[in-house]
Amino acid sequence: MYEDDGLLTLSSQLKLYFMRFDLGHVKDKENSIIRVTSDIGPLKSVLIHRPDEGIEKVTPSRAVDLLYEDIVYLPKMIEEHQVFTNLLGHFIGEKNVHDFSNLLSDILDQDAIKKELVTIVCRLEHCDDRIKQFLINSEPKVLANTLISGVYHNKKEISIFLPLPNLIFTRDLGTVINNHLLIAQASKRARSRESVLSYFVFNYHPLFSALNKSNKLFGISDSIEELVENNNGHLGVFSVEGGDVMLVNENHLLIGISERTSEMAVERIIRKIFAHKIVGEITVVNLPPLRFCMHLDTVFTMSKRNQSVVFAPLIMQEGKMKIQHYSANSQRPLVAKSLSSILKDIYPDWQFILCGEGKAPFEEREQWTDGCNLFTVREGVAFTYDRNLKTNKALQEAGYQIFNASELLQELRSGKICQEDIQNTIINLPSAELSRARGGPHCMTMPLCRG
Ligand SMILES: NC(=[NH2+])NCCC[C@H](N)C(=O)O
Repeated sequence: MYEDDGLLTLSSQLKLYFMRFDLGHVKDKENSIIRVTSDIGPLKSVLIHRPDEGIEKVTPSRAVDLLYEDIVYLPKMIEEHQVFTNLLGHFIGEKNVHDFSNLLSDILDQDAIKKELVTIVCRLEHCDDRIKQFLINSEPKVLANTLISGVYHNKKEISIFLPLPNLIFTRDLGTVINNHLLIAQASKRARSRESVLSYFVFNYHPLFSALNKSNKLFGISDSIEELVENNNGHLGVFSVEGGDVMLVNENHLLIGISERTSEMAVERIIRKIFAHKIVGEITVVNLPPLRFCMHLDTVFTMSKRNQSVVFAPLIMQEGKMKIQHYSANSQRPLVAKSLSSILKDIYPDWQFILCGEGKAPFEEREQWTDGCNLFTVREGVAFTYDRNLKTNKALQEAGYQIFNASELLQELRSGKICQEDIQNTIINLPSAELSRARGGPHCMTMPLCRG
């Protein structure tokens, strides 16, 4: 039924260079297992990004363009994020919590990649040759920091680009769907450079080399040139962000058409997914193109195979959003009344926990501060924000014990609790500053492997 578009192809010249270089200190990461079969399977490795100094460059007048609601107190945000990553380290081992900036600096060790990446970023950001040369001559770590924070540090500090304050939301960079990786393409100018950087990391970092060798990386663009072309002048026409792509189980994918993910992109993605038999069932959810629900994961995430936390006005009510269900072996999509009815078809006992207990004004307030945005480390063990009191109460009523993240960290450190014994638990992260960036625990993580 669908033409085979072929998956993303590498520039053969670069691939050659890549093969010839010694991968040195990152050799151990080569051919790592990248495989995710659902949004709740036991986490084995994850991509995150610690808040960086670029976040301090967000000013009130620029905040909206940079997709922030407010300016943020960075030291506190770093502290909150650190509690999260420390706990992730306890669950899966520190070496399996990968920071994007380290992966970027690893690939910049290769001169050919560095040159190509800087050339493309300079084209995107309209930099002159002098700056381009200056960047090419800088050290990989310094360059990675500049490409992310926008600031070059040596003896003095020079601002070269706008910052990428949303890179902490690594979820949006891509989605591992079974043994394939869908590379995202951001819809907003503030995140375009993120798409270029992550394209390079996924294509050239040894961590992803097994996927690359077996041609299992794909995106809506078939080359970096097309991706840049889409970023320059066609923003949002062809775009997909990872927060809109969610694997319910090995065979069933949810995709949101939203403020960030376009209908044209989704059509292309469905074609590619079915052509390559990545999953057999895809449900497309048409979200209103509004800021409060910019991605599907702002109104729906899973905590167990048959349980989710939802923003009821969109997920539970019939006829609120257009829902189309595609099967690999049928010509036309079926139309469903609601997302909840589709989920009940999978598990009739699907349980919906309501954000803000489904009560005004809390459900609207807590949805805004990512009450629906849980990150599950294994079935029934998930991170939430501490500030969403009513949602936490609803989770408690559903049978969860609630833990304060910093206290749990201490108990794990002292050996009083062993992570393997943690079951049916919600871990409340400190969130005063993190939530101002308008993303929660789900947004701050891109799972690379779930068992
Ligand atoms: N998957 C998500 N919900 N990501 C949240 C991203 C928030 C970020 N400030 C943005 O607007 O892009």
